[in-house]
Amino acid sequence: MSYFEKLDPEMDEYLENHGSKEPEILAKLRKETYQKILNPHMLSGYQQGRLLTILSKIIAPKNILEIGTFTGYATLCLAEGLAADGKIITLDVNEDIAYLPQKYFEESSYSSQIDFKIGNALDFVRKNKEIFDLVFIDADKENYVEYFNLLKPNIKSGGVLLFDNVLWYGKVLEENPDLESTRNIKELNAMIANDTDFENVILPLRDGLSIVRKR
Ligand SMILES: C[S@@+](CC[C@H](N)C(=O)[O-])C[C@H]1O[C@@H](n2cnc3c(N)ncnc32)[C@H](O)[C@@H]1O
Repeated sequence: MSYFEKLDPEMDEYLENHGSKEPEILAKLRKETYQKILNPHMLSGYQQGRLLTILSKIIAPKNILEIGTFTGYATLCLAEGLAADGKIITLDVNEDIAYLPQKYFEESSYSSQIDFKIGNALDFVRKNKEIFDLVFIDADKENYVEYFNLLKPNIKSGGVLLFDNVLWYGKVLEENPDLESTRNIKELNAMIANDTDFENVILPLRDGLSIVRKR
């Protein structure tokens, strides 16, 4: 859900009408997600999706990693920017809904470039030796710090990490948070801001998107 969708639906509509059109396949996928899947708002949606596409097109990555496929909306947005010989690995632990992204990946023009793996992303990242030029992390918030620490050496210089939900619905302002997820996101945000190997900015888009570039 976009920030303005709740705050000012009219402005939200204006934003959607004055940005590039969402490809038809994504509109279809968004609709089917809202019809059939629990917690459909987890999907990136129009604004964040178009931002992911533009960033991906600027970077023109050869190797993308996405942690948290859900129904594949962001995967297809990121895939739009892939280099001709590029690929995207996308991981999700939930096999019950895997049929849906699978169907849309096959229908898309990126089917041969998408490697959809079912399983725990932490296990994958712990064993991974590949170098990525773009990583989108949008899954278990309790493990964001571990994802960052594990992936740091596997990001190309000039490569970009994107962390979603880094404002955690405002909970990052709590001084002594009860939730482990809040504590982890707060630790991550502080770590990134103080890490001289990276530069970053947090966009207040939806629930906060941290754009983190390796120097
Ligand atoms: C917010 S949704 C992802 C939304 C998607 N990136 C998009 O923009 O449309 C989070 C997903 O992360 C998955 N997930 C949570 N913990 C995970 C883990 N440890 N490994 C892999 N996937 C995980 C959940 O099953 C869920 O589908």
